Order: sequence, then C-alpha cells, then structure tokens
Amino acid sequence: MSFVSIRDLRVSFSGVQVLHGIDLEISKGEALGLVGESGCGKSVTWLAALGLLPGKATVSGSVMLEGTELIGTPRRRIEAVRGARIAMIFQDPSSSLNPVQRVGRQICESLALHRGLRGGVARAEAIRLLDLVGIPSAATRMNLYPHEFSGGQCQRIMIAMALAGEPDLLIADEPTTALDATIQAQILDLLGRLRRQTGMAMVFISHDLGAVSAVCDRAAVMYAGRIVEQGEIGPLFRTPRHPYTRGLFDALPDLDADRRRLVPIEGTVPDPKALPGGCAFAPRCTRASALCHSDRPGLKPQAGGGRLACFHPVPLPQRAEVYA
Ligand SMILES: Nc1ncnc2c1ncn2[C@@H]1O[C@H](COP(=O)(O)OP(=O)(O)OP(=O)(O)O)[C@@H](O)[C@H]1O
Repeated sequence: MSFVSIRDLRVSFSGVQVLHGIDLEISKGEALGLVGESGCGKSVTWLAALGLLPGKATVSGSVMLEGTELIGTPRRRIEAVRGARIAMIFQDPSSSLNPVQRVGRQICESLALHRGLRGGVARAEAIRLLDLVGIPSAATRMNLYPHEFSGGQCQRIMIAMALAGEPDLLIADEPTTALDATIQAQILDLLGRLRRQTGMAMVFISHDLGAVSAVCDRAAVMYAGRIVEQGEIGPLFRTPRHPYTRGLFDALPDLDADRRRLVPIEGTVPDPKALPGGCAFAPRCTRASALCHSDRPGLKPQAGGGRLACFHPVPLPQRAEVYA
C-alpha cells in the first residue's frame, strides 16, 4: 500500500478551478519531485492534500494517508492523523521560525509536542539534530535567535525542526530557491543524506530541474493544474516526451556546451480563469496540431514506464542518442 495515495484531486477558489484531477502515489522512503512553472499548481496540490488551504477553497477527490481518508475530514482531525508523520519546509524559513525565540527552545518545543521529550533529553536531542543538519557548535549556538544565523543556516534549522517529529514524509516546497548556488547545493546534499539516513519519503516541489534530479527518484511535471508527464528521473530527464517537459530542459542554461543554448518557452502559463480548450499547453507548443486545440489528451501509461498526456510526443531518440 502507498504511504500517500491521491486520486482525482480538484481545487477551486471562488469558482475558478486551479487543480483538474491530480493522481499521485508516494511509497514509504521514496522521493517524488513536482516540477513546473510558477502558478501550475504544485503548492496547491500539497496544501489541499493536507487540509491547509484557506476556507474559501473547494476541494474534492481523495487523499489517503495509509488507508485513512483526509479529504472532507475536519482540519483538527487531519492534524491528529497527520501528527508528526508529515512535516513541511518552505522557501522562506522566517515563515516557520519564530524571530523572538531562541532556536534551541523552538526545536525543544517541537520535540515536546511530537515526541514527548522534555528537559535535558530534549536539549540533547535538539543538539543532535542541529549537529545532523550541519550547524557548527550546536550546543552553544542553540541559544541564539534566528536573525543571528545566515539564510542557509536558518534553512538548516528549519529542516532540523521538521525532523524533530521523525516524519515519515517531508514535503519540501522550493526549499533552496532563495539561497545562493553553493548553499543550495549543500542543502540538497543534506536533504539527500537525511533521506538515506532516516528512510523518510519526500515530496520535493521545485521549478529547478537540476535540484529535482539531485534529490528525487521520480518526478511529475505539472502544467495549468494537471500532471502532463510523470516517470522515473532517469528516463524522464534523458528522454522527456512531453513538449512542455522538453521545453523546461531547453530553457536551462547549458554551461558545458560550446553553443549558447537557452531556448525559453514562448508565452506564459494561462490564467486559470481563461484556460484554452483542448490541451492547455497547445498555444505555446511547437508540435501542436488542430486536434490539440480542440481535444485534451488524457494522462496515459507509457510502454516504457511513466505516464504522458500528449497527442504528439517528442520522438524517442534513435540508437543510443540521448538529449544533451
Ligand atoms: N489562496 C489562494 N486564493 C486564490 N488562488 C490561489 C490561492 N493559492 C493559489 N492560488 C492559485 O492557484 C494556482 C496554483 O498556485 P500554486 O501556488 O499551487 O502554484 P505553484 O506551481 O506552486 O507556483 P509557485 O512555483 O509560484 O509557488 C495559481 O493560479 C494561483 O494563483
């Protein structure tokens, strides 16, 4: 049985639909990436699944957490079911860290809440966690306030707080976007290491394909509130089939190549209030035919594994040729 199983998840805000039937499975210990441009529904998927959207949102579908349905369950009951088993980290640590409380105290409170640890035992565990996420001199620095740490260190402290409950699933929403490149690489390395050490599953939400490939086993590519392609990282990144996935790769700067290849995807993500008929990506797609503008392709399993929603996929490369 999957740890989390999402079926036909739909979300509307004030009558405007922003998620159009998402299906996802996460097994224990697995890392799933959710990728796509800003506004395609990555965050809303997880906020809806965990009952964290504001009251004005209308949510339907099914989200099972180890056999327990979360959709339609009152928020307080979801919190009890979710407990410490699912933790979230966000782009901005200041949304999770209290600026007027010493970081050690904040971690100890989390340890008391989720694991019933108090006093010296909690303090020792807080030091261990800070040490684990790479905060030097943890025993003394746990007495500092968040503003006395750098942005990257605050991100590490936020990860330590998330780990305090020993979660089975960590949802990381753009956790490295605000950091500079070297710190980003360190945090990604840390997340990968923690995953291997703890065996927790992870959902890694990012528009950064490099970060997703560094951390995840599988990825789902979202566009305009739908999954358009999904698969194991290796095949998905070597031979993307959806023109949108391929476009995301072509828009990446290629530092190794002689040629300057940086091909942005023309146009922008459509407004959810005015989605085009047919495939939502068709107006931006160089492979689109008349069919794509009138009919919407369903997400279908592929012979080689993975799932794809496209009438005219990018052809598979011949022989051993793969996309650079
Ligand atoms: N509270 C809200 N009220 C109204 N609309 C919302 C709300 N939250 C999200 N939306 C809309 O839902 C859609 C999906 O947003 P979401 O935040 O999931 O995108 P995203 O892919 O995570 O983007 P980003 O990478 O910028 O975080 C967007 O059109 C957004 O404007």
